[in-house]
Amino acid sequence: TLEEQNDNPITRFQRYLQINTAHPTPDYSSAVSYLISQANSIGGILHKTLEFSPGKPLLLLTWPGSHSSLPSILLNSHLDSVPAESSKWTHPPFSATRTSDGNIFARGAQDDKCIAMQYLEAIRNLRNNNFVPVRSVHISLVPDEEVGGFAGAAKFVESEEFQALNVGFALDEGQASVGDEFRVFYADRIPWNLKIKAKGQPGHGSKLYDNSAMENLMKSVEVVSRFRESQFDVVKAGKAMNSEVVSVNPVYLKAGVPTQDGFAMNVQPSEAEAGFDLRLTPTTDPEEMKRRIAAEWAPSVRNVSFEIIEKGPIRDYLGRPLLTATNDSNPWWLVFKQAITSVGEKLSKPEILPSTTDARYLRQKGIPVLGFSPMKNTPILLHDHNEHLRDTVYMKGIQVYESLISSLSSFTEASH
Ligand SMILES: CSCC[C@H](NC=O)C(=O)O
Ligand SMILES: [Zn+2]
Ligand SMILES: [Zn+2]
Repeated sequence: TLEEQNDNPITRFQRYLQINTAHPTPDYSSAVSYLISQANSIGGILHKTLEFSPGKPLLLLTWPGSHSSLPSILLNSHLDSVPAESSKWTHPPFSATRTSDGNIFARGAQDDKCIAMQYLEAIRNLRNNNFVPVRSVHISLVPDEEVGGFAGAAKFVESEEFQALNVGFALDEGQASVGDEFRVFYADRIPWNLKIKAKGQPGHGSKLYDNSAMENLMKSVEVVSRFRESQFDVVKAGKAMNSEVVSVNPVYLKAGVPTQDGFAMNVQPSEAEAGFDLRLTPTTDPEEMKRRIAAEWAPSVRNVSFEIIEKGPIRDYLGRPLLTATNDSNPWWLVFKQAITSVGEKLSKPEILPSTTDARYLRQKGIPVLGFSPMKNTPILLHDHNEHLRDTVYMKGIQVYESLISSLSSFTEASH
């Protein structure tokens, strides 16, 4: 029918993708309204909008379970996206164009609007089959993940509303897999912003002398680069995955004495600065890392100083690294795995996520969380130009979540 042509899982996904929630001006209110309308069209879903920071809504959807006193299942997805450089895309990033081969192009197609809509479509299908969950199933749609989650998930996990959910297990986003197996993530790397600032002797651009700010900074950059290479060599030798080493990448350089049309070319400046994106593994000793930075990367004897901005928690409330067990000790892991294999799918070896998600705030509270986005045979395009997802992959993902949501919500062996 005409209605089915205009309103089906793919068009509903496309409509969500067409809402521009990219930074720096994400349209959160349209996204929240749309998701509430979707929840209403499913029926039996409660909704509540929380606002921990003005203009940054967090939508909480609840499918009540028959035994709602049992710990619940939380499905998380962020509302926001990173910016897109329109002119470099083959299809406009908020058009959600579907090509003849079935690829849907949009910022957020993989990261991570797919999972939000797949959660909802899976619940829609389960409800149509008269499935009733034992545990309550909550979906949190959070703002500002892409900028650190400080106005969203970080505040949410500290709230009374969150406490009241009594979450026993959660799913959050993962990454696409280029092969035939799904990937699953049991931890995130830990993001630090590192700024190295050098001071030094200013002087004439023609003069060779020691202890200029630029020389001091460049020595630091060389030391950091050597560390970077040592870590990358381990990866290149096949001894570790990218996410199992410490990464450090320069992201800005700031120096020079400004003039009207650029920089003075014959003045050696007295200050220079470099910024680095540093990612620790979940088990890196942060104190040792700080000692290394102080002693080797930015020693004060060379007139350099440094600043570390730690972006979020490193340990849980008991002081343990933020890891979710993927072995028999975690009954949720066994249920998760079984739900995947029961729909004929395979999982690759659990991994650490190379980047960082809001899952860390949940793990900080001691909640087991797996990062999972059911996209296989799919290029990894998060934050890239021409981000897209194939319609058939998206549809398969709905089926995978039906299996996951029904298994997880009816699992009652765990005492907690
Ligand atoms: C400072 S937390 C930043 C979180 C962000 N998340 C997705 O890309 C990331 O850079 O990994
Ligand atoms: Zn994401
Ligand atoms: Zn992202």
